[in-house]
Amino acid sequence: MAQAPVLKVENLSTRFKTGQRGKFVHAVDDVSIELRSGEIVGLVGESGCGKSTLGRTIVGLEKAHTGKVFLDGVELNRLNGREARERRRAVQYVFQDPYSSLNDRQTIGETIEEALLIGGLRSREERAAQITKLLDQVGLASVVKDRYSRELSGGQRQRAAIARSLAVNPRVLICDEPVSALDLSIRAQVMNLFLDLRKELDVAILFIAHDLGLVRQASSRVYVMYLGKIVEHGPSQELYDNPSHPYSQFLLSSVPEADPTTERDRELPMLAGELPSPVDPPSGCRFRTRCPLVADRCSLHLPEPATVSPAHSSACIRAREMHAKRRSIFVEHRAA
Ligand SMILES: Nc1ncnc2c1ncn2[C@@H]1O[C@H](COP(=O)(O)OP(=O)(O)OP(=O)(O)O)[C@@H](O)[C@H]1O
Repeated sequence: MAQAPVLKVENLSTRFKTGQRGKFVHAVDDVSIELRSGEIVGLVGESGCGKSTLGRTIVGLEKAHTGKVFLDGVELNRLNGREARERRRAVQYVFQDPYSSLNDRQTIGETIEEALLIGGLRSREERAAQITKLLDQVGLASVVKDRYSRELSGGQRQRAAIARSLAVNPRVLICDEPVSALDLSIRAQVMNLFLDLRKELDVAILFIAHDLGLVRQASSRVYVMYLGKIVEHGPSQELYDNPSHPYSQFLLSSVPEADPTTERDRELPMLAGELPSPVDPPSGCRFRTRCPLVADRCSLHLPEPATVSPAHSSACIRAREMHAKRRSIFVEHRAA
């Protein structure tokens, strides 16, 4: 039997007020995703598509307009007060900029200790031992506990922020571009840390990134987001080898080939135009205003993700038609 998801997000929408009455920024629109223990799942899409808002809504930093978030089958939005705080603590957010989660007036040790106290660890000795263990777990020497975050390198700061998140025994980590601000040489190390943590702690990780390249090696599955919607979802390898949605194809076209001998249509067209406003998103398929395959019916139908192959779904009706012919949709398009 398939493992039950530790985190289940059902038809979640988050919107923000604009200056105009009755107008909203539809940042996340009817999104459903699932994460299982011990898996890293990528969430990719260009800037402004709603990735952070989705992550922030899952942890309760933004209020959902509609939809449900379940942790181990318990609906978080229904809980109040202490129970809600305790449950929500099991879902931790790792920010791109670790300054956001590290208080510069506290040493790293004090910051982690505070989290341990919130988690209910009363004994001072146990807290001290746990701080050393957590620092070790993220690859930091125990002397770091007496340092302030400004005294650490970017990579060390991110490791310290991760140690703080781990202090409350999370079941899920929402990692929002956690390595984007780091030097290239440090990125791989921190990515490896996430891989180790996933295995050691059996934690589920939602890995938010601009591009598919970063999540390629680490994640087992990927969700592709465009203008508030999930447009394609599937196992990483399958999605890389056989992206169905034209937007995923575009994103993939900017990813360097891991294996240069792999054949892929490299002459993909540039993406035309700018990301439309999430205040008045296009009707039907949201990508249609920039899509090289657009047809009249794309403005009429709001495509539901449909199966491309087991566990792989795409919300593009045109790509699905062409996919049936097992040819690259862009090759088809150019030939037309
Ligand atoms: N507090 C807010 N008030 C109004 N609009 C907001 C707010 N937060 C985000 N938005 C808007 O919601 C949309 C989605 O933003 P979000 O930050 O979630 O995108 P993103 O994909 O995470 O982008 P990035 O990769 O640049 O972080 C954007 O149009 C953004 O301007």
